[in-house]
Amino acid sequence: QWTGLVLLRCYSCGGLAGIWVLGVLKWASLRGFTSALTDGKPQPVLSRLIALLCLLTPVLESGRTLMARPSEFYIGPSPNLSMLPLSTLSSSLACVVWEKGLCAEGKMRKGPNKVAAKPLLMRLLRFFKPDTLYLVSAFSFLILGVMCDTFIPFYQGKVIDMLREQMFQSSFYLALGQLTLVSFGSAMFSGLRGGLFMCTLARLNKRFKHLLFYAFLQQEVYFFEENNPGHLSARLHSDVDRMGRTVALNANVLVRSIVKTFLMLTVMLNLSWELTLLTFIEMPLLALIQNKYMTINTVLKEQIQDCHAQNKHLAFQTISGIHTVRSFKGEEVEQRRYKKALEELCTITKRSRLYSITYTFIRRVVSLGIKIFILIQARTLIKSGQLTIGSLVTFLLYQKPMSYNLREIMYGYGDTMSTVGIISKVFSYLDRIPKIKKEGNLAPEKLEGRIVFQNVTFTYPSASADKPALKSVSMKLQPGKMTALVGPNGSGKTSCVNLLKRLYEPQEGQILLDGEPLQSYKHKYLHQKMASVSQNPVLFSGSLRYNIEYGLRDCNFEKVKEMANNLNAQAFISHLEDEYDSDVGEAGGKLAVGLRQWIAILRALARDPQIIILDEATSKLDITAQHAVLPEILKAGRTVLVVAHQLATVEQADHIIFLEKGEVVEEGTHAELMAKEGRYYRLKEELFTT
Ligand SMILES: Nc1ncnc2c1ncn2[C@@H]1O[C@H](COP(=O)(O)OP(=O)(O)OP(=O)(O)O)[C@@H](O)[C@H]1O
Repeated sequence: QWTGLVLLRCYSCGGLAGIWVLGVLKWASLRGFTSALTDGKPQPVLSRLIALLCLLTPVLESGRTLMARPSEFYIGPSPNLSMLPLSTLSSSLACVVWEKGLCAEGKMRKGPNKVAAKPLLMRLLRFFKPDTLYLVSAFSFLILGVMCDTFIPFYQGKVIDMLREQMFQSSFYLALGQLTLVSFGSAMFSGLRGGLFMCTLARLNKRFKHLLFYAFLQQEVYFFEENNPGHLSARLHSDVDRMGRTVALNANVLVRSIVKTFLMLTVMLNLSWELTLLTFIEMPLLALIQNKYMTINTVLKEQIQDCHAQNKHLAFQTISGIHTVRSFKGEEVEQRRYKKALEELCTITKRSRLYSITYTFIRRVVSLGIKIFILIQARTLIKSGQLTIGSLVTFLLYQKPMSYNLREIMYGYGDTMSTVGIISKVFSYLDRIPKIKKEGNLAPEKLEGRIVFQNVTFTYPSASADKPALKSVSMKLQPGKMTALVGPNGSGKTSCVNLLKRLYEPQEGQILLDGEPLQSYKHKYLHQKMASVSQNPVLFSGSLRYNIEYGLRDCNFEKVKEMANNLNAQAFISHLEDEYDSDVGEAGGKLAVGLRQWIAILRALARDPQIIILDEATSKLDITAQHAVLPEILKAGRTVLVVAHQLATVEQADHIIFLEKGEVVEEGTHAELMAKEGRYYRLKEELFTT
């Protein structure tokens, strides 16, 4: 209607007010019409389109009236035929961009991810609290830097105009001085801002990694069986780094870009509102493309991250097990496996790059198209004297960073959203409550070491419920006595030890220590009073001394040396170049397996425990050494539990418990069991290596 009236040159239509009245009337009639057609329930998308179609023109004309310079005389809406298709086209385009691109994406992402994003990000921001001072300073420098940045093109344009207009020298030098000052300010404040942000980030990463590492260490053993070490290590390092970097840098970029956009917009609108409007056409188009790209990129990024973690795990597994790999000639298989994993990573990375190239290409074409429109429009404005060449140069100097700013804002938002998955994963580890009963408060000064298993039934968390490792096991371990657990492979010996060490919890029954349930004792106390040595003890790289003293605050090393003498280990240790200060190598690799067992036994005895668990701990020692070890261990009325595979060890035990398929089948001394001629007697040849 409006276009019709204007085209008919009907100036008496009421000017701006008339256009608004016509717009509203048109909107009301179309609304009524669509309502009638859809039984009073028009689709929201239709309502939005009608509003846009009818009200775009009045809004545009109001904007033009407001933006008109006081010097210009606004003659009201100018009759222009191109307005008719242009108005319909731009309304429809805006509607499509909004409904199909931005809004649709929003709806799509309004799943659990989007709903959870805000509280997650807020929680992460709260972790920055100790760095408030750093952040306030960084953001202050950021705003100062941005202000200086914004005025650089303005003064550049001013200087260019003065070059042409042969102005007074003093004004020229003043403008030049101002340009130097803002350039200097921009460089200085940007440097300070960057440095402070990096400092804050490093501090946050340190705190976060420490917390996450602590959370990992609190988890029960099953957690580490469920999550492979490569993944956990990747979460601890790359994910925490990425999380902090994304949020901190994007917050920095977002604030910088928003402040800059606001300041630039003011200057640009002042220079030419027509050209500014053209610049803004670029934004929804770029937002649409960017949104599509970010959705695809988020998925690909996650896949790449997982592939990296898997490759790391594969390489680590092969390198750390190189002895096995070499002895089974597994190099080729491992190489093939690693190559396959690398190829998978390469394929995903290639796909990601392809999307990136396409996205960059489309983005550049759109930007170029808009630039051409700007130049065409600028030519008309310069011809009509509404714009100077200096102003055009200034505008163009602003236009590029302006598009860049808008892109940065959208990218920062998208990138932060794509990290939400990682943030939630890291927080889920931090919040995970270990599935192990809470420790108790008991820490009696004197512990006898009486252990009773009462109808203990236990199934490993990863095993199915109908395959228990222990079925109603009841047994007693006495202080001052050595009890040996004997049985075929998979009969449940190690499972008994694992429960005693509280690595797992039984589902039924309980384990009593001096009449009290095991979980009522303090965790630290329990592991001071109970030491275990396994067949292949894990040593940490460092010296012998470091390994023996591991976890002890006040270790009497003279006593350790005396024990080493009693155990006949001193002779072995004296052979080493630096004796107790010799390096044991990665995982004790520089030591013979027998010597590793010596060190592990010394490490256990240095704690002066009341209960000792030996899981074939002396298997690599010679017979004389084995005979020296057991009396030393049994000293001070200790309770000793041995998982035995050697006849020599079993013969020294005071009591033997024979397990089969998770059940106690027979018990007694070696002589008693032999005399009984039961399962133990019949399986003796298979059970023991002599
Ligand atoms: N981490 C685990 N997850 C699931 N099942 C397990 C796990 N460890 C052991 N099992 C199962 O529990 C049962 C008992 O195993 P356990 O290691 O206690 O036997 P064992 O008598 O010590 O055997 P071996 O003499 O070979 O060391 C077996 O069936 C075994 O497969």
